[in-house]
Amino acid sequence: MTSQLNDLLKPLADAVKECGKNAPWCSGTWLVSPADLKLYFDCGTGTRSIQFANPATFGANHEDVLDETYRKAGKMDLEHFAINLNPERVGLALEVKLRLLGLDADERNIRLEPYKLNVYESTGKGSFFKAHKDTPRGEKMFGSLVVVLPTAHEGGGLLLRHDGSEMVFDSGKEFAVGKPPGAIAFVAFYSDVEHEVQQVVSGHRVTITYNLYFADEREALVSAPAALTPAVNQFSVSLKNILANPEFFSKGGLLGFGLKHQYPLSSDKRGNFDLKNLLSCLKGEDAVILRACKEHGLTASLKIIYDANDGWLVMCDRPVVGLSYQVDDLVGDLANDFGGVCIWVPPLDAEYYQEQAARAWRKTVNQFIAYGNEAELAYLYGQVSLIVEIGIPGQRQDPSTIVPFDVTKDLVGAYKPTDVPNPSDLTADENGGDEIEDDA
Ligand SMILES: O=C(O)CCC(=O)C(=O)O
Ligand SMILES: [Fe+2]
Repeated sequence: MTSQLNDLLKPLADAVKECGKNAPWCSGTWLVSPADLKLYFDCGTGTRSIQFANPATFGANHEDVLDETYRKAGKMDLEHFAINLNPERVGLALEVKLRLLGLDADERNIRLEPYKLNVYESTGKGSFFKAHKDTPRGEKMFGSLVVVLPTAHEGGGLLLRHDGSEMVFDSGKEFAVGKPPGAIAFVAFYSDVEHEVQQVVSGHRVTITYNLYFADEREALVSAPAALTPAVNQFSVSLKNILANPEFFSKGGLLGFGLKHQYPLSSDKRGNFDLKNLLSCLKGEDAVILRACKEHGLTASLKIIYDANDGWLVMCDRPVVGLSYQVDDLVGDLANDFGGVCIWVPPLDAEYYQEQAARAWRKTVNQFIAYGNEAELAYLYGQVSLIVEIGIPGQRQDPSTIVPFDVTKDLVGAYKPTDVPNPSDLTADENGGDEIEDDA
């Protein structure tokens, strides 16, 4: 990126960083009625129940019940248990929405689905849950809520990690400080947060996990307006300023923001992926950027940026599937068969490229195909970018004149024409320029 453009983009990049300070998790304790803490569960041929009211008394009264029921299993699926607790009714769902989505909570409705009951005990080696990420059940699932029921325990801290930061929530300590009967502990986090449960060294740790989904208006159970945070405002104002600057993209161009979160993506029956659906599922600062762009009338879409090796970057509208053969010219194939547009040519290669000189890329492209079979859910890693069009929508830029940016590493980059485009390269796209014209 040129330094002048860098200078122009700096406030925007700073504002994005500010938005990113919102943690991808939240935790605390929540007071509910002791009646909410009655748990029913299948046991042999019948159903039994436990009242979780007071952490201190739980172990003594119920150890045997838990032992015989859970010692082997450690977890129970939804069809085998039920609890009176309703996170929506007691306000916990709203709390989680406001604190986790924070930046754009007011625009979102969420839905919770109970998922699993986990029991960790201290006998033997002590139970734990090794580091993992929860498998998203569909594109709308954005996170998990763990409710820790009030039972005395030591150890069993829930360790969370994301993007270099880490935190531990020690529910045992929370209960040890004498919470009133009916206090539960909770932790909620985005699906791309890695988490693990440390070994329980005394007592029992009992949790119920919930899947968190973005919901549309009709299914919404939780919704409330929240004030815009300063970070969100800062980004929107920086964007407005940069757009008002006549030196910025006077001939139009594209801005790219590398996504900060991972998202599950499902394919249709034919194995094709559509990035469009993901736009409504963005989280955290990704969602803030999209929202600000819309506010300022910009067209934004998700593109996937392939590092076609040797530093060539090719931008495609959709993940490329079905390329499992050896190709000679990956950049060419991406451009010709998948509508890819080359957005960065390494300086050493630029000369050849301009002369249309063929360069052989003999690469096995399997490694670029992160996505498998029909209906398979896969995570996208940092390669997907939110691309925002400035100026003429759908305008095809001359790839040899672009200003480079590295969307796979930098959060903000720019794709900028330095010449007046050739009219024959312009695409008439009245729908906001989601398409990028194929190389003819
Ligand atoms: O019990 C917990 O704290 C976490 C459980 C968990 O991570 C899971 O069930 O996937
Ligand atoms: Fe988990």
